[in-house]
Amino acid sequence: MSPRTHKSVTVRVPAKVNVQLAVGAARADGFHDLANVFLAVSLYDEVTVTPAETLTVTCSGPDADQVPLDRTNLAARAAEILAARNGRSDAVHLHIAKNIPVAGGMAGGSADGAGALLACDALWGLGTPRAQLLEICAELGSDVPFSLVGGAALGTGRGELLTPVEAGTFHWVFAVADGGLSTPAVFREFDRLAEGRSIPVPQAAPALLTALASGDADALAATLANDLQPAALSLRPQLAATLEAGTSAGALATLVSGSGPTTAFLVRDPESALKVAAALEASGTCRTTRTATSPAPGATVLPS
Ligand SMILES: C[C@](O)(CO)[C@H](O)COP(=O)(O)OP(=O)(O)OC[C@H]1O[C@@H](n2ccc(N)nc2=O)[C@H](O)[C@@H]1O
Ligand SMILES: Nc1ncnc2c1ncn2[C@@H]1O[C@H](COP(=O)(O)OP(=O)(O)OP(=O)(O)O)[C@@H](O)[C@H]1O
Repeated sequence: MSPRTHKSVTVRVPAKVNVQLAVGAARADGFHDLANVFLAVSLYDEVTVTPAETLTVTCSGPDADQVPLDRTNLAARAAEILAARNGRSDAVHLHIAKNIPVAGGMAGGSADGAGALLACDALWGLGTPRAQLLEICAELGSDVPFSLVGGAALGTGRGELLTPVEAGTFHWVFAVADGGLSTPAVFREFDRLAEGRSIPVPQAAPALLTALASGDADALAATLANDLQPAALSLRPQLAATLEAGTSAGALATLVSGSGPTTAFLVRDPESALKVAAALEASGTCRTTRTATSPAPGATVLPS
């Protein structure tokens, strides 16, 4: 065996919460223009790539059985696109250590796509310029560029055009629901609920950006907004009880994370996070909880 077959690269990639998700009218291409204020949180998947005879995907973690292991997996697609762009026929084994809820509105699949891209780039020693990596990310999905960059950013267009924004430290609890929600279905429900109404051009709220930069949790709590929340609640009415349980437990603000069904609870400090998480678990309105802080770094190659 050549030494090359022993080489592997692991990349760690964060989940996201959208502190503002302003959604415009449906575009001709089926997407919606957004003003999407992304915040990376300290919940991570790890993607490990190893040279292999054929492209294979494995996954570990509590929700591993819900993750597709074929070529539709965003990590597999990322590896294939990067190889094709560089005229390479290398195959890899991709292992995903999954900690981000699946189909939960926290960009778990996107994280794995960005992670696999960066890992393959490092494994193959390509040194692909950042702008090209971001272009491939946008081809993989609207959330994937943010998974690569992490931190805090405003996403415009369909969410793929990123401008970094300032963010202080915030503490979060996430309530993981039973089962996922399909992102296209939530956008369709948004369209249905918006029928007959004029939809404003989506814009980032200056007060939210100021609150985010200040690290003032009360100010951020007053400005959190997700236009997809009514659609997610319409498809999954039980989420209202989860949000209510978080409010009763003392969360400063509650919101559906992206397209849901994960719900996000902004809390003052790590102690409140533990208290709110315990109350949510005791309420029986969610499957499990996670605590996290923001902002978190984007996709990062781990030392081997
Ligand atoms: C809800 C969010 O997670 C918020 O960050 C994203 O907007 C969704 O991003 P994503 O999962 O990467 O979505 P994509 O894979 O790009 O698109 C999946 C589907 O979601 C819908 N979609 C997505 C993004 C967008 N700006 N408008 C849309 O209408 C479209 O039906 C699209 O076919
Ligand atoms: N690596 C992956 N991990 C999880 N799901 C994946 C992956 N690759 C493809 N998928 C598919 O994508 C679907 C959405 O899963 P994902 O976890 O990305 O949802 P999400 O967090 O709601 O996404 P987003 O917040 O970006 O809208 C899954 O149901 C699954 O079929």
